[in-house]
Amino acid sequence: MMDGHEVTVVDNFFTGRKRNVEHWIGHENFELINHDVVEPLYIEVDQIYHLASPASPPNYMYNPIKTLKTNTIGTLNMLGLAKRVGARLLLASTSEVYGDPEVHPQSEEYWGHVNPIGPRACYDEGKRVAETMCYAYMKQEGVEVRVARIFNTFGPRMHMNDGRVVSNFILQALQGEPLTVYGSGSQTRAFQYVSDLVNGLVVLMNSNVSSPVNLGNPEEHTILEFAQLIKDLVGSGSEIQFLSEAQDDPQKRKPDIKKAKLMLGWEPVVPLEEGLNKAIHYFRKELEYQANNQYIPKPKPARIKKGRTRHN
Ligand SMILES: O=c1ccn([C@@H]2O[C@H](COP(=O)(O)OP(=O)(O)O[C@H]3OC[C@@H](O)[C@H](O)[C@H]3O)[C@@H](O)[C@H]2O)c(=O)[nH]1
Repeated sequence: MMDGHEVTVVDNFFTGRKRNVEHWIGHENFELINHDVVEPLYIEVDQIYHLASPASPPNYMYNPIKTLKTNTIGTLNMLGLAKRVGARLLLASTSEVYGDPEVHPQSEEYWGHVNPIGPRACYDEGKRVAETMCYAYMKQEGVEVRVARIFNTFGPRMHMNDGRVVSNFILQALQGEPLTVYGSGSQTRAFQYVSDLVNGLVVLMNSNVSSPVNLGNPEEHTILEFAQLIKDLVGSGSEIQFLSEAQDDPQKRKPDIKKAKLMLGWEPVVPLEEGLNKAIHYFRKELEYQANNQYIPKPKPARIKKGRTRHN
């Protein structure tokens, strides 16, 4: 919008919130439509960032059929829109297409190791078929597509109930609650800050790279190291609590970003601790906001009956 583009945001608000974009409402280049991509959409656009789908495991597992519909029917609708208006479509795919990987780090050539009937399948397989649909539309109909395989990402404006590890650990640390580690905590992840991802998406959209590209920060940590790091940054005395392991939880994950560096000139620039400090600041404010907005009925002081109070 600051570059002069007109932006239409389409959201069904299943995991999104109006509050995340309310500062743009009223801007002449901004429009917000309450719509679900599972239904067809008829608008005129040049570029489509197809970001729809819950991304947090508890959210996408909450209603697996809806997650599948969003990633299949929703993707078909967006590709149909792209075809009709001659727009370019960028699909937000995921590192989860690599499943519980047997190759480390994961490069775009790896085909993945996904359980097609496990609890994560609605998302993993949904995104895999969404990629397949993009390339079918490209080959058969000449639609221009871009596919970003997004690795773990965090930052301000995540929902407090998101359920992914970064928001969980920060909120637990801030409130002195135990940090809940699923399994032994020896599984690894690599976390990128949201502004790096957004830059990567825009660069990819405007590039000539139509094959999938990993976007992520390759700095890898175990989940236990990560819990300790967040505790230290918050200055929290919370304990670490070990809970049972999540089914089919990928044991290792780290992006190989050679392709993004070479073909897009992109790499993450926000160091992990700097990004985490920004997220901690945001969640601290969210907790204050929530505390100030709680509706706690205040009982009115009981009136003391002193006979007639009405004065004539
Ligand atoms: O409270 C928690 C939450 C999560 N975890 C663990 O932390 C790791 C990361 O879990 P998250 O839920 O944040 O995210 P995952 O890596 O499992 O999935 C993510 O992958 C990449 C994206 O496509 C998606 O955002 C999401 O599906 C997992 O090993 C998980 O078991 C905890 O130990 N405690």
